[in-house]
Amino acid sequence: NPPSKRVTIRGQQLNEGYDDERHDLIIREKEKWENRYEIECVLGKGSFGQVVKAIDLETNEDVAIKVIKNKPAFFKQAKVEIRLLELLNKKQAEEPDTKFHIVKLKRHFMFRSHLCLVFERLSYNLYELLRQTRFHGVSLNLTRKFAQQLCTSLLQLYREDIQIIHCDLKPENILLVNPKRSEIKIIDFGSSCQVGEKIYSYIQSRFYRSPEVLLGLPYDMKIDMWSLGCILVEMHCGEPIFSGQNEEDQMMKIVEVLGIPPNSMIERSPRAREKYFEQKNGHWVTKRFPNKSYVAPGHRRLEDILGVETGGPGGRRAKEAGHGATEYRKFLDLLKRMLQYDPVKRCKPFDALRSPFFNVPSSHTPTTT
Ligand SMILES: CCC(=O)Nc1cccc(C(=O)c2sc(Nc3ccc(N4CCN(C)CC4)cc3)nc2N)c1
Repeated sequence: NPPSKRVTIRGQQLNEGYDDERHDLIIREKEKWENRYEIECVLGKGSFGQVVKAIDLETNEDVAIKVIKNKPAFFKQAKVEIRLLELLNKKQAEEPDTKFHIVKLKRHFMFRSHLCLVFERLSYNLYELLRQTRFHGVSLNLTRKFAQQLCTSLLQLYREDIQIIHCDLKPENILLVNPKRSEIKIIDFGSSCQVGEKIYSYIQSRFYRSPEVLLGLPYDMKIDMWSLGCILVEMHCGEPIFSGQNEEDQMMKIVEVLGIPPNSMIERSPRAREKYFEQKNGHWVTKRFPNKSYVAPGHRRLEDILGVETGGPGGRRAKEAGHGATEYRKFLDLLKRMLQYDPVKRCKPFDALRSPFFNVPSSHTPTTT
């Protein structure tokens, strides 16, 4: 690195000057790594490190390289991600006709003390797609196509021989394969785990965090189905259905729509009484939150959020083909089964895929955003 790029902390160079003060590798465009990857630019940054755009000169493929921070904790978590992705890629290779809708990890290598994961390069993510709609949401037809692919992906993760919980499903972790098509793939298994080796209780991005995780109760793959329900409402309405500013606000926003959680969940949750609920005349009510105004539990109805009888979200889809009350009622029915408080009652991917929402004769579903 030229002196200008070198970072020294108290006179010490970080990783011989290759790293910046956040333990990220300093990326220099046009550099060639391992005499194989031509680096173009940084596509994104995250807590894990950064993702760079590159070309694999050996195979002439466009790749995205996830460059993990030069820190043990991130290295360790990335090893988990590699193990899970290699399991999924192996199953995909054995079953070419099964749709997994999961990003392909091509290989990994160490470079200047950074673990690097080489992925097939995908296009932009669903949050960026929402931004392109000025957060008005995409059509019900496109939402249906995303829903079907994501339920199919969860079906594979649920399998006895896979049993992976993603733990961080959100629009940013779902990427279009091609900017002009509706095919999507799930990325970022950096927070994932397999059933039985659950080590964290503080998981999932807040807006998509399941009630059982908010309540500190045992969790399983069903937490991804909750996140999927939240994602599908957001893809069609344009904004998150439950946008809590903190965990208490998150729970209260869920209560506005779904009412008070089942007694069995509250009574098994130590966190419930200290953070969210209290007893009043023998039943559970929400704690008072000063200078906060919430509608009464269950009084923010999902049918109104979707605009089932009122022309879709914000009335913006009135009279639009494929957006009648009949289609909306099928969407609403599926969402109500995904957004069940009790994980035991929440629908499984197998059942979700049999929802009437998915059997629309394909000739009637032109895709627009
Ligand atoms: C920007 C967020 C992001 O993509 N994070 C991320 C983190 C770790 C790995 C990956 C990942 O596996 C990717 S990222 C990718 N392609 C990609 C393509 C385009 C973009 N950009 C599109 C233009 N935007 C203004 C910035 C993001 C970002 C990523 N393909 C794969 N396979 C993505």
